[in-house]
This record gives sequence, structure tokens and C-alpha cells, in this order.
Amino acid sequence: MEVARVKGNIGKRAPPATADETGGFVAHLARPLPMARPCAKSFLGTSVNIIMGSNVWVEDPQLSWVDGQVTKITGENAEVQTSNGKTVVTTLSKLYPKDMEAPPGGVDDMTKLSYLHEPGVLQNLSARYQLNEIYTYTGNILIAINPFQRLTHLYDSHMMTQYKGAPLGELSPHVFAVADVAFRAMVNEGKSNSILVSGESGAGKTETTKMLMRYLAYLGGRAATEGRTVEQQVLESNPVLEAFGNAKTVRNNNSSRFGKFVEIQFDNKGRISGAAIRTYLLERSRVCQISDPERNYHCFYLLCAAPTEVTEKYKLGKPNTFHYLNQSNCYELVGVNDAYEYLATRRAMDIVGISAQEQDAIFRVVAAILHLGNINFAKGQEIDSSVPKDDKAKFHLKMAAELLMCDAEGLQDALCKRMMITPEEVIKRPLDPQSAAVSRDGLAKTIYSRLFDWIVDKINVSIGQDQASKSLIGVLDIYGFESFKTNSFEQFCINYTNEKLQQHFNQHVFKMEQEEYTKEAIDWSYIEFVDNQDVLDLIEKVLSNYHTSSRSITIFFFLSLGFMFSGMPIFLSSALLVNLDHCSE
Ligand SMILES: Nc1ncnc2c1ncn2[C@@H]1O[C@H](COP(=O)(O)OP(=O)(O)OP(=O)(O)O)[C@@H](O)[C@H]1O
Repeated sequence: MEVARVKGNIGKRAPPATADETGGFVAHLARPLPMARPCAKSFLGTSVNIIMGSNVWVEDPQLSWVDGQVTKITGENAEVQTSNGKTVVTTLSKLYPKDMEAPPGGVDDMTKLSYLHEPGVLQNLSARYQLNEIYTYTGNILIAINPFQRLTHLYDSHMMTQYKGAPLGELSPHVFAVADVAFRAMVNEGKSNSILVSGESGAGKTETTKMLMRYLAYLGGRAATEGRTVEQQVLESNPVLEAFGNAKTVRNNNSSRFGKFVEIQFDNKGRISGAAIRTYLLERSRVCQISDPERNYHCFYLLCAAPTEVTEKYKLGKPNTFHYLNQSNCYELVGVNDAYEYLATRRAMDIVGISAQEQDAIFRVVAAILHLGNINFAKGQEIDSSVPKDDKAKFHLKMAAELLMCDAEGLQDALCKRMMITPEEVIKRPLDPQSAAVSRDGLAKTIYSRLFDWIVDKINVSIGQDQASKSLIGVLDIYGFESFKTNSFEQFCINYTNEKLQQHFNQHVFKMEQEEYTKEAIDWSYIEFVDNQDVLDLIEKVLSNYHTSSRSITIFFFLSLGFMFSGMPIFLSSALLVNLDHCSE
């Protein structure tokens, strides 16, 4: 996972980036690291001849890479005796030189490596990880490896004091150092900054984002004179957002199923004066469809584990009695007590300013969605029509209507009939049981995503934005690339967004690096990288072609990352035109 700072004038549109404006950025671990072509035998300016006796890295099906020594060279082929006792024959172009003088504990900045190639980078990260050194720099980019254990000493108040004001690189690599540089640059230059956190699911992005926010709150926080401070509210918004936007997936028990951009606003004295949380691309499909051993959003399980007076009020039972939860056999998380989490979420809601009445309304809607999911349909008397299947379905329909405060008959009509409005009249057409279930799921997804947006808006109103603020620090925590057995429109949006971020990386980091090399009169032509502009052109041009199609429907979806191109937010609100035939939603 990687963390990087991007300079910027957030909130102002600026002309395209010039060379001086480019800031640091982030690459994706899901992609191969940009590096020299092996056949060029040149690794960041170090020309290497692989000869008999050379120490090299060679690919290994189990270990990814294994070190060894070249024992024979025949034309383009080489024989390598590996350190795990194998003899491997491969082409010379697939061998990478091993730095025999590299320190055993690794180097704290990857730019200090003699050979910057994939096995060298991985070896360095691994050597550091063995020593619990989870952070490593690559220039001004911070690479973080998930420790999967609490390293409390890394984040305590003593560490915060140490990193305050320390120049980047003076102390060991740390996420606080990245935040500190961003903060100091903002205070000294009056410019806004953004920190991008990227990586695949479970890499530790959200945890890192929380550390960044805690450190920024430490730098810019003020003593709470009355009530709750902005920073307290921002930090406490995490458990609320996690309860409604996180779920257990195969890779992560607390996976964020939405993207998040947190803006922390500062006054001219560098004190936090306001904040805003923007969320993107909540995974809607999870509300109605989960696969084993994943879970639905945490809030459903928390509510089922709430005190009896609450569950009785909403007529809730165990999670395995609800269709939206029992599609998977996973109901509990190891080390997590849902009953306790329910109370903790309510406390966090108090802190972010959601009133008791509003909290009841929120959980009422959550309960209504569970009841909605249990409305099964059977064939009605008319051809291709449907009705609630049995008394159980009728009970859940009644409960859903009661909790949503609408008329039960009206709700049944909405689920079992389709309405067509013509200039002359309104025509109601019945839906068969299968189509009624689809409209039920559509309603549940829409209600849930609106509820989530409402909660985010509520938190924002309660935290309050400082309209007069001149500078801010933004922290972007976004989904990484996703590729499942079956990919839907959601994966398309996520991956397209990541391709955009990759393009930003290509344009700005390589450009910036190359300018640096030119300045230092270094021959940089050996740097090759995969330019994904073709991928973006393909997607964007296909979509703009759909624009002209009369069968197309415009779907505006905000891939608005708020990510910063050399300082200004490029609001990627793409008006994507998608033919409904191709849209799974
Ligand atoms: N710095 C850290 N210290 C201790 N544990 C960590 C740290 N970073 C991550 N973890 C552990 O890894 C888990 C997954 O991390 P996190 O939820 O931040 O991943 P993520 O990249 O945001 O994943 P997703 O994209 O699925 O939301 C956390 O619940 C925590 O247990």
C-alpha cells in the first residue's frame, strides 16, 4: 500500500500543470512496478552484465523470486543454481542482478537500492518487514506493509511529538512524516495538499487514513473549550461510516465498500476550522446479494444484536432469519461483539451530532430493509402477475411498510406492478414473481444508498465546513483494482477510476522524475512504463459514442475522486453513457 502527498490549490481550478507544480503520487501494487526492461540490463543507470558466477534473482512459482548463481550460459540461455537447491534454466533476459552489498536489514528509501527492479524492491520490503519496519520510502512516496498486529509504539503520543516539524527523511519512514510535510507546506506556503492512499483490498488503507487523520488532528487540533471539537467529530465519524459502509469480505473483515475523500480545513494559524467527508461508489449490490463467507454491511448484524427492547420494536430476529443475510453462512466476526458494537455506534452517532430521534429513524430504515428482503412472491391470479407468497411474506410487507411509514397496499403495488406514464394515461402492468423480486431488491438498494448518503450529509452538516478556510489537507482512501470471477458494473467503475489514478501517476511522476534527471544531466531514456492512456481512450471514447445512440441512457455517476492533479481538484464527474442492455444494475 502506498501513501503520497500531492501539492495543491484545492478548491480552485487552475491551468494545466506545469513542471514545477507536480507533486508526489502513488502507484498501485496491483501493477508491476515500473522498471527497466530486463534485456536492457540497465537498472537505474547501473549497467550490468550477467556472466558466469553472477548473483541473480530468478522467478520461482512458489516464492515469486529466489536468489541464485549463474552456473552456465549458452547463447541467450542461462543455468542458475538457486539458494533453495534447484537448478533453473531460463533466458538471460529473465534474470535480475542481486545486490550482494545491500544491508541485511534493507534500506529505508528504495532510491538507495543499487538495482531498482521488482525482486530488489520486494527483497528490501521483506527484509524490513522481518524487523517490524513496515514503512519504507521511495523518494517522497511512502510504502506501507500491513503488519496485521497492533504496533502501538508506532503511533503513540511520543511518536507524534518526534515527527512534529522533522524534515522528511530525517527520521525513519512513517505515515506521520508524510502528514507533517503536507501540513508544514500548507502552513508555510499557504497551499492545500492532498494525501493519496492506495492499495489492494486489505492492504491497510483505511487504518492508514485514520492514522493520518489522528496526526493532523494532533497538529491542528485545539483544546475543547465547549462541546466537541471538529477533529473529535471527524475521528468519531469513522465508526459511524464503518458501521454503514463496511462489511466482511474474503480479504478483509472490515472492508470499506466505498471510496472516501476527507477534507480537513485549516484557518490561517494552521488550526482545524472545519471538515468535509465525501464518499463515492458505495457497493449497492451487497445490500441484496452476498456470497459465502462474506457478510452484508455491519449495521444489519449490529441491529439484530441490539438490546431486546430495540429488536422487539422492529420485530427483528436472528440474522439467519433474513434473506439479505442468510445467503452466506457467516454471521459473526472473530473478536467482534455486535451487541457491543451497536452501542458503540450509537455513542459515535451522538458525538457526530446525530440526534437520538434521527438514530431511531436510521435503524428503522435498516430494519425495514431486512423485512423488505423477506417479502417473497408467488404467482397472482392474472397472467404474469405476483402477490406476497404467504402469511410470512405479508407480515414482512406490513412491517416494512410500517417502518418506512407508508401504506402497505401502496408498497405492494409498487413492488408487484410497473407503472408506465404516457401522455394520455398512467398504465399499471403486473410483474411476475421474479420481476417483483427484482424491483424489491432495487428498492432495498436505493433506500440503503440514500440512507448512507443522508448519514454522510448529516455528519458534514454537524461537523461544519469553514467557508472562509483558505487551505485544507485532503486524504483520499479509495478502492484498489478489483477482479472477481464475475465482475459487474461496480468493478468497471472502480477499475476505471484506478486507471485514471494510474494515468495521473504516469503523467506526473515519470514527468517529474525525468525533469529531475534532465536537470542532473542523467540519461533517463531507459525508463519505460506502461502507458494506460489507450485503456482510458477505449473506455471514454466508447462511452462518448454511446452518447449519440438513441437507445442509450445517460447515467451520471460521480467518479469524482477529488484527486488532485498538481494541486487542483480534477472533479472526475464523468457523465457516462451506458446502454442499459449492457448495464447489470
Ligand atoms: N498499521 C496497521 N497496524 C495494525 N493493523 C493494521 C494496520 N493496517 C492494517 N491493519 C489490519 O489490517 C486490516 C485491514 O486493513 P484496512 O481495513 O485498513 O484495509 P483496506 O486497505 O482499507 O481494505 P479495503 O480496501 O478492503 O477497505 C485492519 O482491520 C487491521 O486489522
